[in-house]
Amino acid sequence: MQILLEEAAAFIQACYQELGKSFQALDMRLSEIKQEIQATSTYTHTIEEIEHGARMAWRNANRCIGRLFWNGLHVQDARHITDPNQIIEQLFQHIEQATNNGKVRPMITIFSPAANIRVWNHQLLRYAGYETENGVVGDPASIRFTSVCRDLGWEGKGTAFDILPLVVQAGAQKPVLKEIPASIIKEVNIEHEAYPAFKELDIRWYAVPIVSDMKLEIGGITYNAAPFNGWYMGTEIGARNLADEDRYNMLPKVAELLHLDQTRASSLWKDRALVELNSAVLQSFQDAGVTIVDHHTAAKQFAHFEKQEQKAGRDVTGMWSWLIPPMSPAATHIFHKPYSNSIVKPNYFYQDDAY
Ligand code: HEM
Ligand SMILES: N/C(=N/c1cccc(CO[C@@H]2CCNC2)c1)c1cccs1
Repeated sequence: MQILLEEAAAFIQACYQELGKSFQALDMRLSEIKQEIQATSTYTHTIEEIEHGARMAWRNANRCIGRLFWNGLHVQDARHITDPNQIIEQLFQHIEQATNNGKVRPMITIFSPAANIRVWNHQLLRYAGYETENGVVGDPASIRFTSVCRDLGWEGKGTAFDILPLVVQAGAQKPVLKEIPASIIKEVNIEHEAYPAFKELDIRWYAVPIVSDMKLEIGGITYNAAPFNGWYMGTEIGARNLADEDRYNMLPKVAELLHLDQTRASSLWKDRALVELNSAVLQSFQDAGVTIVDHHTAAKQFAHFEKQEQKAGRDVTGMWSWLIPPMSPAATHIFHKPYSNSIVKPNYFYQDDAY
């Protein structure tokens, strides 16, 4: 109780100061919250508080290079929805509205903190992973969740790019599983203007990353169902999801079609394959009219964010090892400076797996 009151007061003070509210408004709200906590052991955020709180949390996300746009986050208040089927409908709406025909809108949908709702998916859109006798088909990162979906009755087509169903659980009720309608799923075929052979790799990726397994903490209140999306930075797809050996492991196949010498590491065949794969990702998304940012532009935007925060009198916190991009990190300013990884709230945090 005391801790909740302290966390609430700290948040309200910062939030109301940033929103330019009067001292009276602050004072009134603080005593209102104090009474509510004393009466009910918790308190309810206003729309304004939850909207600015979610934006502050993005601004405080130490591992995020995309924070320049923190104050433009679209916030959907879904705290009134507690039925799992209606929650799934709300998640379909999130996918549709965030995708916005390719002009990706950074958005978060916040469900009730009291209804103990969990979205079991890591991201609303993600590919299935199947362990077969001749190796893994699809995304190895999804193997466990895919098998949980199959135990719940889901049957995937068995291809390397099967979009997984949504799984939502409210409290101790049975989880509800539902296939995402194809009409709201946007994907991009990865091709390369200079190498037509890229088409034969038959690779594609989904347009919008929507993280759905983290919790949002604002003023002592924990929202453990609060899916949020931005747009992709190209290296996430081209240098990690499609490149890692324990993901789609595409570098040898890309090197093959580029006729690179894979017998000597010193030929830098992996590096050449990485550059062309990442170039293909960027140009394919751009040609498809889907928002994406290259890691150099993203680093410049982050530099702008750092200056903007300094002007606002706030310290920038960050986690260097995550802020540097996985490709050509030393070609960005981030590599050449230190960041303090202190944790400021509101913020987004990992939580125990729901399954
Ligand atoms: C608008 C475009 C955005 C871009 C380009 C971007 C970029 C990134 C990248 C590249 C990462 C590292 C991910 C990884 O290596 O797996 C990241 C991490 C993160 N981002 Fe952003 N981001 C954006 C928007 C957002 C938004 C809207 C939120 C929340 C409201 C957010 C919150 C976070 C958080 C919490 C992490 C750390 C995730 C973890 O610890 O696993 N980002 N971001
Ligand atoms: N571009 C993005 N990238 C990510 C941001 C946060 C998390 C993730 C996925 O994180 C996984 C766990 C650690 N790496 C992969 C990806 C965004 C997703 C949602 C908002 S922006």
